[in-house]
Amino acid sequence: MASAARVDLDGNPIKAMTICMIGAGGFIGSHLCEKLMAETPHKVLAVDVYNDKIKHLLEPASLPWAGRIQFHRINIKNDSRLEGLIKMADLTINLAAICTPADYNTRPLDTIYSNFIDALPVVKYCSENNKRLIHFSTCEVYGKTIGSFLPKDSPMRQDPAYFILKEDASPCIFGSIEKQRWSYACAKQLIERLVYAEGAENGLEFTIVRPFNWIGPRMDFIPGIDGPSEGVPRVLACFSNNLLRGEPLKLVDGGQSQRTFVYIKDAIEAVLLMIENPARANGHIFNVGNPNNEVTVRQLAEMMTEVYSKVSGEPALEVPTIDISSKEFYGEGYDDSDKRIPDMTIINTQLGWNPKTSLWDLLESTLTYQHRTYAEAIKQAISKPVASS
Ligand SMILES: NC(=O)c1ccc[n+]([C@@H]2O[C@H](COP(=O)([O-])OP(=O)(O)OC[C@H]3O[C@@H](n4cnc5c(N)ncnc54)[C@H](O)[C@@H]3O)[C@@H](O)[C@H]2O)c1
Ligand SMILES: O=c1ccn([C@@H]2O[C@H](COP(=O)(O)OP(=O)(O)O[C@H]3OC[C@@H](O)[C@H](O)[C@H]3O)[C@@H](O)[C@H]2O)c(=O)[nH]1
Repeated sequence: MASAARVDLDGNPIKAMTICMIGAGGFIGSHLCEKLMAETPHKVLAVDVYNDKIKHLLEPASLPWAGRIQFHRINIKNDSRLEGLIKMADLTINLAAICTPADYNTRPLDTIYSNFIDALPVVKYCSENNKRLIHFSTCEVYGKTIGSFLPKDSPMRQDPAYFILKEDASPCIFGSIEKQRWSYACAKQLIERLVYAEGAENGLEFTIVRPFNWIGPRMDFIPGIDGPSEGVPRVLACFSNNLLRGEPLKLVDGGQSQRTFVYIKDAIEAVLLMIENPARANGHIFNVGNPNNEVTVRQLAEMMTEVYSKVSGEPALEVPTIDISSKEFYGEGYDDSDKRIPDMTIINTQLGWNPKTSLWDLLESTLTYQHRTYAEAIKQAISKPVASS
């Protein structure tokens, strides 16, 4: 519960604030709302087009935080109420975005509009009304590593200087324009540059967050259960869906790409530190990830198979994975980040934050949640007789 004696990293008392959270009904937003309700006295004006993932925080009215969270069903593309909410708040957090890779090359216009054009008024209202902004960008702004352009057998590939991603030093390296996968990264990069320029020229107080594959409960959807049957969510939900249905996990282009995964609950701690320590967070871009949790996608699939078997009590499949080409899985124009290891110096120095949870542990709690939430519904969906034509 909220305690009166909460202090920031410099020992100053933290004043209760009002936060306008755009995209509050999504994966990250739902965890952030939960944390703010359970552990702080802050108020949240939760803006989204959906609220299924935060319903448990909105009802019933007897919840201990009732009155501190208000849901506003608003599409920020076209709703004049947005500026009023930003004006009412001390801080705006913008999470709204199309952020599933399957959309980047197949719906590039929607992706660019969502990540750049729709975010413009948010930046403008914050700047004009002297309101602080925490904007969610992505680790995808780094694109590919410098090392990926070196010959395969070059010893320099082992040198961290060629692959560690550093906020104030690494370049942003994307593929050609036909590789529409980069529509998202490019739109996010441009909105970062705009936010940064508003800070430099007009004094906007901002923080930019670059999440490195945050995963956990409530991420995306399970196709055919709480999302479209043909939909393609991010890898955690794709692999969860395969495991729940007892089918092999699909490895795009052999599953050679590498990722670092961080537990959503660790990452939310970092965001709370940014919210409550403006003097340390303003003007900074922060990588938020777990450099110790690096795996290839193939290793992730193998680990998830093992963990799922443990938490569900079901035997692992004899052939747990199959290879699929990116063209077949995502369509024309897909490309990939080869490797993503965050440099942690800036977040460490400014906020003293470090991730705690190992990949095994975070998969264990997440797959326990997936099994409890979906296994029965999947069983019913599979056993339903197909309608005769
Ligand atoms: N989860 C990650 O690992 C990760 C990694 C990198 C970047 N990010 C960034 O973090 C942010 C949040 O990601 P997430 O994983 O919670 O995604 P999410 O899709 O679960 O959440 C985004 C939310 O924004 C809402 N939204 C989108 N467009 C809107 C609009 N026009 N008006 C109102 N609401 C709208 C959606 O309904 C959704 O609830 C995004 O900006 C994303 O690019 C996330
Ligand atoms: O079923 C699948 C799904 C995905 N994959 C692969 O798994 C890797 C990770 O895929 P994800 O769906 O998590 O997406 P990515 O890590 O590429 O990008 C994500 O990270 C940064 C965020 O901004 C976005 O949420 C998203 O762009 C990719 O190499 C992808 O090709 C599979 O091999 N099989």
